[in-house]
Amino acid sequence: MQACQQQNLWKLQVYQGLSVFPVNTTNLSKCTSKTQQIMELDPEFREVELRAVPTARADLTNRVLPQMMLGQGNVPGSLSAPPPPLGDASPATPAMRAIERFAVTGNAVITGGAGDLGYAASRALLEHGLKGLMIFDMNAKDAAEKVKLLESEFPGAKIRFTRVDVADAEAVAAAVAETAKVLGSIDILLCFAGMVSCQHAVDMLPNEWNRVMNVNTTGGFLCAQAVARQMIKQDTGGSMVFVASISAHRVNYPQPQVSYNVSKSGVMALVKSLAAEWARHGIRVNSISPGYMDTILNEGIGLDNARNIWLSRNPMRRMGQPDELAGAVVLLASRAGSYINGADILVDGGQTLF
Ligand SMILES: NC(=O)c1ccc[n+]([C@@H]2O[C@H](COP(=O)([O-])OP(=O)(O)OC[C@H]3O[C@@H](n4cnc5c(N)ncnc54)[C@H](O)[C@@H]3O)[C@@H](O)[C@H]2O)c1
Ligand SMILES: OC[C@@H](O)C(O)[C@H](O)CO
Repeated sequence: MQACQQQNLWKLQVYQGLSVFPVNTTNLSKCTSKTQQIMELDPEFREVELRAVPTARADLTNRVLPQMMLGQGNVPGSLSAPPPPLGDASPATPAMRAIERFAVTGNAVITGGAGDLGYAASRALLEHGLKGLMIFDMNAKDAAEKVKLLESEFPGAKIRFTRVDVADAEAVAAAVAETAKVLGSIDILLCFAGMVSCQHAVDMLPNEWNRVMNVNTTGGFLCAQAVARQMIKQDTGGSMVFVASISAHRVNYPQPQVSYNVSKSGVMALVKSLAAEWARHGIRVNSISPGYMDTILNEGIGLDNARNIWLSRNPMRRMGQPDELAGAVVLLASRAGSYINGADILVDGGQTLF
């Protein structure tokens, strides 16, 4: 770390053969934390950016802002993996083009794949050609059952499960590395793992608030970061789909659920930020916002009153079925979505119209 030996120096650094952006090395104490930050990164990761970590308010004015890099629009397939858009010179018949447009290629990680919506999305990707699937979930029992069902329906695909808490950064990194080894590559990430919390805001305890944020928002980020590093290493690009919610768009009624609403709004902001940063790697990042779906999250007689209120405000007067998210998932994971980046698709039967 040459930079640590000089004061107030901006220069391009090379760390173990990796290209590193210019860094402000204002003083030695800051260099220590920078060094640690670098050492913790995956040594195979190709680009690392050193950030000045201000230790005092006055240091804020010594920063140089890191700058985002955008894609190269002239590169075929830029912003569009996987796979690249159908060119003019492809396939023979209209029927083949229709199939190719929505074909899903490669392998996927689906977090929360043991759950109702994650399972329906897993099936949809496999129906459209997915070769390998790794489910990340905490619920080993349900996951084992779902893997068995999927294996019997899709005997040609490699389908596996890893028990992992998406809020645990180390576990996520290890699970992603293992997945890349087992499946050979990771081309698609669906982040469905999530939890609800219906609570009056005045009663919310800090640890309950933190758990919802950690699972729904931070967990999604940790999975996306680990998978993006893998996709960048592969140099294949990829598609990431997060599950946000109607709760990211407006406040639900009648149930109070402030932590959930904030966590899902965070997911939408996360998606836009990652879509902007990672397009240059051919990674598209989008979200789907389901309305009230017929899953375990909305079951039970204690929810009868709420369900009636939800239905009274829904133009279609019904809940969504888990498979009704499939179209949006396949669209975003296939070449049909090759120019969709940083978007959110509402799938709510019109719930948010009123
Ligand atoms: N059901 C709805 O009406 C609805 C509406 C909008 C958004 N969503 C969102 O869709 C996603 C899936 O919901 P669902 O209805 O299928 O619920 P679900 O409970 O059936 O599925 C959630 C899955 O996530 C897993 N999970 C929870 N915490 C985890 C963790 N820390 N690490 C790994 N896995 C974890 C659970 O074990 C479960 O299998 C959630 O993010 C939810 O917030 C659901
Ligand atoms: O149980 C309530 C939740 O399902 C939530 O309101 C729903 O996920 C809509 O975002």
